[in-house]
Amino acid sequence: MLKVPEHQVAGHIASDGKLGPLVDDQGRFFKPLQGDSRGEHEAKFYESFTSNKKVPDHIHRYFPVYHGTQLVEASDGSGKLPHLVLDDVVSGYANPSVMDVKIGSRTWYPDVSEEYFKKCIKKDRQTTTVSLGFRVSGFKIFDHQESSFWRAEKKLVLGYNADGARLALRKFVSSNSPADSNLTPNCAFASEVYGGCNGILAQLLELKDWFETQTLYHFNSCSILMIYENESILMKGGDDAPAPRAQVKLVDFAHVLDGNGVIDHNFLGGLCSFIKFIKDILQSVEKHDETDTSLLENGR
Ligand SMILES: O=P(O)(O)O[C@@H]1[C@@H](OP(=O)(O)O)[C@H](OP(=O)(O)O)[C@H](O)[C@H](OP(=O)(O)O)[C@H]1OP(=O)(O)O
Ligand SMILES: Nc1ncnc2c1ncn2[C@@H]1O[C@H](COP(=O)(O)OP(=O)(O)O)[C@@H](O)[C@H]1O
Repeated sequence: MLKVPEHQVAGHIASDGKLGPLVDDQGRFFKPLQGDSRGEHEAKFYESFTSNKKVPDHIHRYFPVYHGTQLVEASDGSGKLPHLVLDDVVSGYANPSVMDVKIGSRTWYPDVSEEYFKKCIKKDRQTTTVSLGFRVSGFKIFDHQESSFWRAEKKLVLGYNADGARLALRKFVSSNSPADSNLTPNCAFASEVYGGCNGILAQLLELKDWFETQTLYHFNSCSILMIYENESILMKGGDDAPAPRAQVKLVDFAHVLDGNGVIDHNFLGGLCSFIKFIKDILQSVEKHDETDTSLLENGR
C-alpha cells in the first residue's frame, strides 16, 4: 500500500488529490514522472549515473539508489502512471529532521523557454539563490520537547534573506522550541550534526572535492537534502546512544545536463557558499564553548 511521504519537505506534494511522490513500507520512494519530458529526463539521468564507471563509489552514496521506473496508481487518482522508484532516504529514521537546500546561483540554464527562464529568474532574485548561491526550499525539525514535528512555512522559507537562511541553518540543529520565533536557536546539535568526521560538513567537503574536478554532469536546480535524528543526541552519555546519522543526499535531477567537459561552476560555487555558512555556525559554537570553559576555569 502506497502512502504520502510523511517527511517530504519541498517540491510537488501529493495532497488534496494532487500529483506527487508516494512511499511504501519497504523503504521505496515513488516519484511520478513529471510532464514536459522532465520525468523522462530524470529517469535518463539516473540510468546514466547509476552505470557511469567514471563516478567514484564514494560519490554514489550521496545519491538515492535507483530501481528503475514502475507503473503505479498515481496520487491524484488519474490511474496508473510511470514513477521513478528510488530508495526512500529517510526510511531508516524514526523521527528525522530534514532540510532541502537548492544549490546554485541560478536555476535556469541555456536553451530553456523564455517563459521558464522568466519564472526561474524571478524566483532566483526573490530568494537567496542569486545573492548566496543557494536557497532553503523547506525543512522540518523533530521537536523533542513537544514530541512532534515542526514544519517551516513554505511562504516564509521562500522569503528568507541571507540572515533568514543563516537563522534557519542554526534552527535546524537547535534543541529549543522551533515554534517560538523569539527564542535564539541554541545550536545544541551543531557539533554532532554539522561537525565531526562523519558529519554534514565532512560530507559536503567530500562532495566539493568531486565537484572541483567532475565535468560529467551539470546539476541545474538540484537540491541537497540534510537528514539527521536528534533524539539520539539527547541520550548522550548512555552507552547505547546511537549516532545522529547525519546524512547528505542529492535529489531532483529533472534539469541535469551533460557537462561536456566543463566544471559545473554554478553548483560548485553554490556549494562553497553553503559550506561557508555551515563552517561559520560551527565556529560560532566552538567559540561559545571556549568562552564557557574559560568562565568555568576562572570560577565565574
Ligand atoms: O511549482 P512551484 O512554483 O512550486 O515550483 C517548483 C519548485 O518549488 P519552490 O516553490 O521553488 O519550492 C520546486 O523546488 P523545490 O523542489 O521545492 O526546491 C522545483 O523547482 C519544481 O521544479 P522541478 O520539479 O525541479 O522541475 C518547481 O515546479 P515547476 O513549477 O517548475 O513545475
Ligand atoms: N529519494 C528520496 N527519499 C526520500 N525523500 C525524497 C527523495 N527524493 C525526494 N525526496 C523528498 O521530496 C522532496 C522533493 O523532491 P524533488 O525531487 O525535489 O521533487 P520536485 O521535482 O517535485 O521538486 C525533497 O525535498 C525531499 O523531501
